[in-house]
Amino acid sequence: MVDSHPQTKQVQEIAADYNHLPERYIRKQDEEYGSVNNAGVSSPITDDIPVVDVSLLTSSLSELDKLKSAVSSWGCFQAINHGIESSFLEKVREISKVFFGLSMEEKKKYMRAQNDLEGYGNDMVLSHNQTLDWTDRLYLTVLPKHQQKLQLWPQNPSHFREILDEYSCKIESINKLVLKALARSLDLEENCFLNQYGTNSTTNARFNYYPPCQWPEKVLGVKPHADGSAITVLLQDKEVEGLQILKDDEWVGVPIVCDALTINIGDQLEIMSNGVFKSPVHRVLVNSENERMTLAMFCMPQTEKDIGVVDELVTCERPRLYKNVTFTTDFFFKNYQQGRRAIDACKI
Ligand SMILES: O=C(O)CCC(=O)C(=O)O
Ligand SMILES: [Fe+2]
Repeated sequence: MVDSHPQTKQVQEIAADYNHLPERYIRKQDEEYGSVNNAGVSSPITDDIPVVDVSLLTSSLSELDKLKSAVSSWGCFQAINHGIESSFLEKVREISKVFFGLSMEEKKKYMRAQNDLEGYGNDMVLSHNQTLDWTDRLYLTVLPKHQQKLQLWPQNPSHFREILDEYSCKIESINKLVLKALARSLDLEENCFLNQYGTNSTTNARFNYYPPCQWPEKVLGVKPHADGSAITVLLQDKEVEGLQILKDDEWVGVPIVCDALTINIGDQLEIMSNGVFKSPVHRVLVNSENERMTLAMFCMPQTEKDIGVVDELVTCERPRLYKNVTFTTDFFFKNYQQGRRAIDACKI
């Protein structure tokens, strides 16, 4: 991965002191998806995204069915009763808020290296004409523990590491529970997806910070993309909306559901499920008044080994749609920064 055009300023700095919007952040029409009528700064927030009670997935067939239909049509659902206390979610939001609220000098101690994704910083620049996302991030590998780069983990607030470690364990349990339920929902052996994770599965945390922008219609918090994970567990901002999902060629806003985690399928599970589960294209809008903070946890198989379609899901009516592939972060981001979907490169 080559970051030959590093950005010297963080979006937070640009947002705090600007008279004009730097060209690099202005959206380009050819990078848009969906119908053009719907390309604006807001979209209807839908109540249709299914709300799934995770605590019922082992006992209720109708809840399991709801999960299956949610991820087969929307590629996402709002998970409630997931086992993480509301007070703990609050602590997770708090460490993010404190970190992004630190002085720039303090935050830059955790700056990512020019050619590395991990650490604090803004969009990785891979080409001259790449449109930049209106967001600063703190991106950290949280699992497996021996791959943590602790020098990039903030020491302020002092309990940042402890909270993030605890949150990662809880997310890991939700990941296992959901992947088992998804397998059962297709009448498959419950470990068939998890087995592909291998012994060294990875979870990455991405703290997203979207400063307000005076020209919200001209920029995107995150360009349209699908995630490279197996599943992504998103802790949304408590008050500020912005996430949209592309459904039937229209952008629809994802609502904030109190204490829910928004879970979406990523490309790797779309591949493993032979396209039965959908990895949805999504994007983030920003607004002129409020900052927005979210935390995405990307749960995925180890990257040293191929993943592929579960054999039982290949039938005469549904031939194998994807090649086996080693889905590395490099592979994913190269496609992303060129406005392409990584999964398209995996199609047979
Ligand atoms: O901040 C959000 O609402 C979504 C972020 C996202 O899609 C991502 O980090 O991949
Ligand atoms: Fe995403």
